[in-house]
Parts: sequence; structure tokens; C-alpha cells
Amino acid sequence: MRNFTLFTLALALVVILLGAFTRLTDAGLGCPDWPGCYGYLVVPQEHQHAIAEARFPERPVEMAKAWAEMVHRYVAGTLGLCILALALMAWRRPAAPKGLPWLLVGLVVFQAALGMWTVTLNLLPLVVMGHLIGGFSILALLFLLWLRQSPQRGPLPNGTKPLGTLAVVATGVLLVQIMLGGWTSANYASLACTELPVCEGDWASRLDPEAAFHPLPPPAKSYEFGVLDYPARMTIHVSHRIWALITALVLLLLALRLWTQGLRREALAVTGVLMLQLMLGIANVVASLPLPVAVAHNGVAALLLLSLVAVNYRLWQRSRYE
Ligand code: HEM
Repeated sequence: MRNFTLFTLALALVVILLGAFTRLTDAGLGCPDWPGCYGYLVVPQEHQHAIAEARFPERPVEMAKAWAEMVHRYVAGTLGLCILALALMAWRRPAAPKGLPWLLVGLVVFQAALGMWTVTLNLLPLVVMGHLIGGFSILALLFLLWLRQSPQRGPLPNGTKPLGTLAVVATGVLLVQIMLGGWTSANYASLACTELPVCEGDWASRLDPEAAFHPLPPPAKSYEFGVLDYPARMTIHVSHRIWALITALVLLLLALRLWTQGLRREALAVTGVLMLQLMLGIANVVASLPLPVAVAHNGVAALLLLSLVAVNYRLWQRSRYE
């Protein structure tokens, strides 16, 4: 079951990367219906285009986008089945964790509903960001499930006790940063500031937090390419940058404390992945969001979250020795 959990974890990472690819290639509405594609089980063939376009006249078939969307759905469906299989395996094994696999089943069902609403609500930013967070939560919990089946590591060095709280705070700070990233992407605010390190123009006097963080944007037929005006998008972008600074400081403090307490492997993992993520974020801005960089920025955010799950697990597992 441990190996199958690892396989499912890897599959979840693939689904997250496919989701980022779909979002970043503007293929989220590549199939305007759900769960089918223009009413078909697979992407409509050339000879079916006329019928497909009669069903959805406002959305001519674009094969590349439809394929991106459907591949994401098929692989996500496979992930859902693997999670269900994990829950059934755990149920039959007396020593296996029981609650976590079924929590994952519930989450993956909700995630499928969010995937449906992403399409039916025409990329409403709250749903798009929620779908991203759902994916990250599934990944983090699968990793936790794998850790719980892994051999126990030795007792912690003395003095690491207070680090547990710092690790939880750092995870909270990182989650806010991931949400802000998802909000940046879902509101098409990625290119609202093009200069570094500070946004161009009189940005500070034009901030509009109310419009930027209102959960529901002004009603629109579709939210593809964003509906917020420039000050709101710029505010979202700037917030993601400023919170990145706070995240970096908190995570570096955690890494420093881990290092001095002898947990060097954990300290190096957090620092290394954080540095990579910051470089990818900066490259996003400098090079105007190249697709591979933007997809990698999403994937490395997921890895950063996993590094903190590992740190928390290590620090809090001490209760088993006490
Ligand atoms: C700890 C640091 C950071 C984390 C965890 C993080 C995380 C994220 C996440 C999860 C997304 C959403 C990606 C998606 O929807 O596919 C995102 C988007 C973005 N991030 Fe970051 N980020 C960090 C730092 C930065 C920095 C320092 C910059 C620039 C200076 C930056 C620029 C961007 C941009 C432009 C986007 C939008 C890309 C898009 O449209 O997909 N990020 N970030």
C-alpha cells in the first residue's frame, strides 16, 4: 500500500501540472461542458465539429485546448479512482491509517465538483483558485499518508520542541502565498506589473484592495482573461510579491532554526526549494510568463508545501516517543 500511495502522490503532482498547463494555455473552457466535451465522451473528431459547434455556437472547437482540458480530466479521473482504491486497501488492512484515506475520497469528490464549476461558472476566480487549493490539499494529504506508512525516524535532537509552532506558522504563511498566487493567476493579474523589484508608475497611490479581494467580481458572461480593472489587478500582483517577501523571511528563519538544531537535511530542502521558487517567480515577471516557467512555478510551489509537510511531520512526530 505504501508504494501505491507513492504512485498516487506522483499522479497527483502530474494532475496539478496538467491543471496549470490547462489554465496557462487558456484551455480551461476548451470543452464548454462537463464531464463530456461538446456533448461527446472524447474530444470531437473533425467530422463532428459541425454538430459540436451547433451545440455551443459561442465556442468554436479548438482542438489543442479541448485536448488539454480532456487529458487533465482523464488523468484526474484516474487519480480519483486510485484514491478510492487506497481507501479500500486501508479499510482491509488493520494497521493502515483509516480516517485520512476517506478524507481524501471526500476531498477528491469535492475537487471534481470544483472542476465542474470551473467550466459551468465560466472561470469564476474564486472557483479557479479553490480548485488550485483543492489540488494542493490532496497532494499534501497524500504525502502525509505516505509518511505515516514510512518507517519511523529516530528521536529528535534536544531543543527542537519550540520549532513545531514556528513550522505551523510557516505553513500558514505559505498557504496564504499560494492562495495569492492562485488569485493572481485566476484574475489574469500576472502581467499587471512588469518592473522589478517594485511595480512601475505610481502604483502605491492606485492600490484598490476592496476590488482586488472581493470574493465575487462584477457579474460577467465569462471571466476568461479577467474582468477587473488595472488598479485591482495591480493590487493583487503587488500583494503576491510583498507576501513572497514575508514568506521568504519566515521560511528562512525556520530553515535557520532547523539547521542550528541539527535538522540539516530539512533545513537544506526548505531553503533550496524556496530559492528555486523565488527565481521562477522573478523569471515569470522578467520574461512575461513563459509557459514552462509558469508551470514550473506552480509545481515548485507544490514541492515547497510538501517540504513543510515533511518538516511538520518530523517535528510533531516526537509525541510518539514521549
Ligand atoms: C514563496 C514564494 C512564492 C510562492 C509559494 C508562489 C506561489 C505561486 C502560485 C501557487 C501561483 C499560482 C500558479 C498557477 O495558478 O498556476 C503563483 C503565481 C504567480 N507568481 Fe508566485 N509564488 C512565490 C513567489 C513569487 C515571486 C517572488 C514572484 C515575482 C516577483 C511571483 C510571481 C508570480 C506570478 C507573476 C504569478 C502568476 C502566474 C500565472 O498567471 O500563472 N511569485 N505563485
